[in-house]
Amino acid sequence: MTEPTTYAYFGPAGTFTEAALRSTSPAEGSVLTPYATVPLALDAVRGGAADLAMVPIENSVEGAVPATLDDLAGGAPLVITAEVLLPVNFALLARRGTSLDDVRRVGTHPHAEAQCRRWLSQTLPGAAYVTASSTAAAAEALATGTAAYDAALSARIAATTYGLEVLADQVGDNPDAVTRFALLSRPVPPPLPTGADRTTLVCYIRHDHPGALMQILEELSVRGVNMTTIVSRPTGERLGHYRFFIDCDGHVDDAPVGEALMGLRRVCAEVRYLGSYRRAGVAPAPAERAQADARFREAQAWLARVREEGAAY
Ligand SMILES: O=C(O)C(=O)C[C@]1(C(=O)O)C=C[C@@H](O)C=C1
Repeated sequence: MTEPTTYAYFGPAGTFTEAALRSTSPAEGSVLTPYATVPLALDAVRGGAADLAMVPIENSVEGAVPATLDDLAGGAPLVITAEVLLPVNFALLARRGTSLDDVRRVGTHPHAEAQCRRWLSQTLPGAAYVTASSTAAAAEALATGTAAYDAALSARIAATTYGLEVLADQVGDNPDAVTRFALLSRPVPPPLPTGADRTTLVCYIRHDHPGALMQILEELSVRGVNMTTIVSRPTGERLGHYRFFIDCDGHVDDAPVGEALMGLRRVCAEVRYLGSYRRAGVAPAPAERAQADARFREAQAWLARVREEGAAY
């Protein structure tokens, strides 16, 4: 009998991250363990306490989740094996008996505050914002009486989890906000290509020089690889030292992506491969993938003939 899968997730119970993990329908018997921070959830996988970890990576309104990117760039390598897109809707929660007029301070995760800023300034103009480690941690602290605020911006489900009341629902400024979550494992071969895949990389150029970023982009563009995201983050070593997080369409087994990776390995001091995995919400286009791959294979065969026979047409 196979062991049940153990999952770490950015918690506590009631985070959007937990909802993202549950949306993947973990098999019966799976163990889901919350961790207070993203690095702790990822370290659980690195150290073997969990097989997989679900963490937020990017939000459609507030952008990248720095805690996730910075952790993935260092430490023992992990790879993304799947991504999940989850619509994020926020509710303002409070202890029973609290009314909107009583709310002076609101606690939540910084990404959540950024997504509800307009609503907050219009509905609770005088209210101060207090940072919490996650939306659910804000709700939990209210329930346990340890919060330095009167209300929490959380997922609605956290009201049930922590026995709180919903003071206002659907308070996000953008009703279509979506967060992208990544499921990470210790390095394993990627899932098979589907024709709708994404590859994630971290590139680092040690010596800044004119055109350094252009060199990275060229490796992708000359091979027709579509970059979908680029985020720069300081390495923390010195002012002006940055690494680039890049998402591109395609799979490491696709010839264009594979060749681009080799090119990047030549021009960058370091390249960390963070996985190839099926893109969420995109229909596979195996025909297009096969066409691009065929052009590369044909060019490879042509070069082999040039080398072997001295001529090829
Ligand atoms: O605090 C949570 O509930 C999370 O899962 C984290 C997080 C994030 O890091 O962006 C996830 C989705 C929302 O955009 C707000 C917060």
